[in-house]
Amino acid sequence: MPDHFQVEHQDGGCRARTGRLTTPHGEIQTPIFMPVGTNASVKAMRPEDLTDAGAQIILANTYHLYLRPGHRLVEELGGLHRFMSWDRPILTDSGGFQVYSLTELRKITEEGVKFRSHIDGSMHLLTPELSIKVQEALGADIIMCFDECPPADAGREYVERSLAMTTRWAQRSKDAHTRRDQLLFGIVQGGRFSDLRQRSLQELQGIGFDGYALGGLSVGEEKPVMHEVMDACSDLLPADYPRYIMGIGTPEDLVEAVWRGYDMFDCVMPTRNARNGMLFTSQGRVNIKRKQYEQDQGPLDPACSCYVCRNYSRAYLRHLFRSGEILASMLNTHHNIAWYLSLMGRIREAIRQDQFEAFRKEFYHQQHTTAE
Ligand SMILES: Nc1nc2c(CCNCC3CCCC3)c3[nH]c(NCCc4ccccc4)nc3cc2c(=O)[nH]1
Repeated sequence: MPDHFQVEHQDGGCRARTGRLTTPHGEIQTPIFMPVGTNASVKAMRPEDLTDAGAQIILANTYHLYLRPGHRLVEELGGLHRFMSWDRPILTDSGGFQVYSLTELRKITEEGVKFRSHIDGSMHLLTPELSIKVQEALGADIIMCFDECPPADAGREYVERSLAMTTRWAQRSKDAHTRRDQLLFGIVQGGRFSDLRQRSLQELQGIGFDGYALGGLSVGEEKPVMHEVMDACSDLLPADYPRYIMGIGTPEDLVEAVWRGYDMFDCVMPTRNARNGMLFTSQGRVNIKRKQYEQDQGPLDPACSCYVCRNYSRAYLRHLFRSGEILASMLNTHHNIAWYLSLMGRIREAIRQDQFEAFRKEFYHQQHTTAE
């Protein structure tokens, strides 16, 4: 059992479990959802709103912060926690995925990824060594290996070659990691091929990491494919280490992943959807711009105890959104994050009561019998 992670309770009826992850900036209760703060900010939320909404850890991004304002500047100013006045844990992604998804001009070589900045067009080379150096300069509590996420439709041949390079990059990431107080997680690749996933996992365990993430998912593959990969890896991932699935997901995805034994999740969905007026509630999704809410004096979600549901009507939230008020993004984001985090709290409680199987059935039913 590693000293930074303890499984606290294993649900008696399924693979779901609760755990405690210890980092330099504090402890994290798992399963946990991690709000995404790409440019050192969870868009439209202040740190005190985040803690008020129950956030234990947030994500930031190597790619964005390396390009702007630069990791050396953040380091000189005291690191990311001081820079953004967030004193709880931070996890940084290694940047490879963002280069792939954000830049047109990019070239992947053994050395690393050459790309043109989406900000000012300058050329850069991101390598495993530089990625680790940036994450160490930012001072994150959990950092990620530099990996390659193959396209969802990549053939077996490509995925096999890509996975071998991701393993070599993982070794280089670990060799470049000097700050032992930070936790370093490996990222399992291998596409939709269970045997390649197993190979990736075995190779990463041979190198040895503080936690293991599933990469290469939620990139457009069919749901059954995603679930199949989750199932295949769930039995192979070391049970006493944290398991993180990157980019997951919808509330249903979270419940399904917890049921399969995963612990940590991140997704831009609650924050991005909020800014588009798509709000999550106990009765399913509410598209707040719809006319049907024009005179609705009720709270967004009667079952939610967040600041927004205690103080505002759906009619008001609809008005703010249609008027393009900045407050619309603030209130919608606050609710979606609070709702996601309260869902994770209810999940942890159900696991502790050995009731997660029942919770999963009831949750699916509630989300899909909306009177919408
Ligand atoms: N290193 C790495 N990162 C991945 C990520 C980024 C995770 N969020 C990082 C945060 C750090 C800050 C920015 C993000 C992924 N995100 C997704 N899907 C998101 C899908 C999605 C996109 C938009 C809306 C909803 C879902 N798949 C991912 C796969 C990988 C991967 O293999 N390797």
